[in-house]
Amino acid sequence: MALIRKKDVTQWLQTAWSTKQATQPAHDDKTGAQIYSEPFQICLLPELLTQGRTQALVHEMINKVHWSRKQMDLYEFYQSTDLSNMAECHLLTNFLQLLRKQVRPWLEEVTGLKLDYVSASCSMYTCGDYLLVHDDLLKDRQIAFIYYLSPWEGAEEWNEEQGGCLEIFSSDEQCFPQFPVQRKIAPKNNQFAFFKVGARSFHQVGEVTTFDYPRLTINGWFHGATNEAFVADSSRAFPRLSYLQPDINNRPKLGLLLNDVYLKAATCRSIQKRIEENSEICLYEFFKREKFELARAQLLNDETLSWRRQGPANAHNYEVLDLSTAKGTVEELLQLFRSNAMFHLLRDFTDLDLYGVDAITPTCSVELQRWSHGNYTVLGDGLVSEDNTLDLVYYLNAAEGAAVITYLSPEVEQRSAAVENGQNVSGDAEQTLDEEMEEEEECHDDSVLLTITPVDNALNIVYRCEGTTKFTKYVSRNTPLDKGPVFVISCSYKE
Ligand SMILES: O=C(O)CCC(=O)C(=O)O
Ligand SMILES: [Fe+2]
Repeated sequence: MALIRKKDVTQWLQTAWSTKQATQPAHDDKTGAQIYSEPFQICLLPELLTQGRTQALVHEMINKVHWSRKQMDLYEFYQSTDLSNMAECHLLTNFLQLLRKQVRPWLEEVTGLKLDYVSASCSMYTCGDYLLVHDDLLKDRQIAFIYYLSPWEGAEEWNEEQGGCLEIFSSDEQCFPQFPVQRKIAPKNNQFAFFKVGARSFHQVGEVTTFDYPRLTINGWFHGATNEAFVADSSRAFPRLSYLQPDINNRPKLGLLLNDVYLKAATCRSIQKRIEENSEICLYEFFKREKFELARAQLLNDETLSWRRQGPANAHNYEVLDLSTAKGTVEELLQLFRSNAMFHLLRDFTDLDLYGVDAITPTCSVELQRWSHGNYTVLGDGLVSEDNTLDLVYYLNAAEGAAVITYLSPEVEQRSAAVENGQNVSGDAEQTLDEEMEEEEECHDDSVLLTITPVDNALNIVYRCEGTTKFTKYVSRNTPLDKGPVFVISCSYKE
């Protein structure tokens, strides 16, 4: 606590915080305190507690804190309850008192903001864990803070190979975060970081890539008046897919591309029945094997194909093919998905008005995606279907656990509902659940409608109702991609 008690440091920070300098960080030589001003203001204070106190705190975190696994589109890590709810953890309770009694008034002085109360919890990220791009904007959050704990010898400050940096994004005119990451702040023992929450405070926790240590923090927010940016934020929307009419000029011969079995009338009837009952089906070996192999080889080897990263960073991170550079078998397959023949076939598979006299304005969107480590999509308006849609998902060079798609039902508050996803698979844990937890489990089971497992040359067909949402899970570095990236042809059709 020595640092924030020093009057001259406080004054220096106050001045540095209120004067927005150019890109150079302001740095106090005596204390090592720093303020970055770009892309948004962040302050780093080294040595918050007196030497040697962090070990005991970490000991308490590891031995006494009850951790729950948080797992959703946006994150995967362990979190504790709020520090105000930890009577048995004396050091953490003391830490909360320090935040309330000393840090809060001090931050008011430094930032000039009125801060009423603090909420804080402990977080633990183990190898493969992450927290994707977000802005922290919620109601009355004014200042976000993170206190880093890493008291292990030789690991007091993490290096690039260990991952787990706090990564900072800049944003465009419409306040959408942009790739690439602008600044990385590595975990450093006993360092306290804070920033003002606003419409541009985009940040993430990069995937932890070391098995040696967990990334431990005490983090949370100082709350005050309702954040003005939060009010404005509600009108901000994600970009949406663009839909096109079927391409009538292009007449692919289905018989040359598709596995013959899918063209038989009897097969079409069973597919239709199955989709009617289950809203989904997976058609294995959809294209002729040689077509699939040709397309896969081309996707892996053809350097004239042009890929671009699809942002904004708070919505998705994967590459899409510039369709104008497609040729050969890849082009053939892509053209097929937009062709009248495909609309016709899908009508036969589903009985939807995608073809024929009752089809007034059938449309589709087609995208060829390339998935590698670190790629993801998150839930958001852009992925909520406004109308009923028929989705097709076709994998090439599939790998277990990469580009897995989850569909969620519309009714429940999505993020909190599926937070416990994947929890309590072991029977032991199940038995110790209290009733309240069981209710949460049920809620989660209800909200996950379907998970698509990647299989080579399989065409997944999903009929989704209005309001249904989906995301493609973050591909962690623990997912083996020895055979190269995974390719996904993702299409949506509307009547
Ligand atoms: O741990 C960090 O560095 C940031 C955590 C964070 O952004 C959050 O919990 O909202
Ligand atoms: Fe955050």
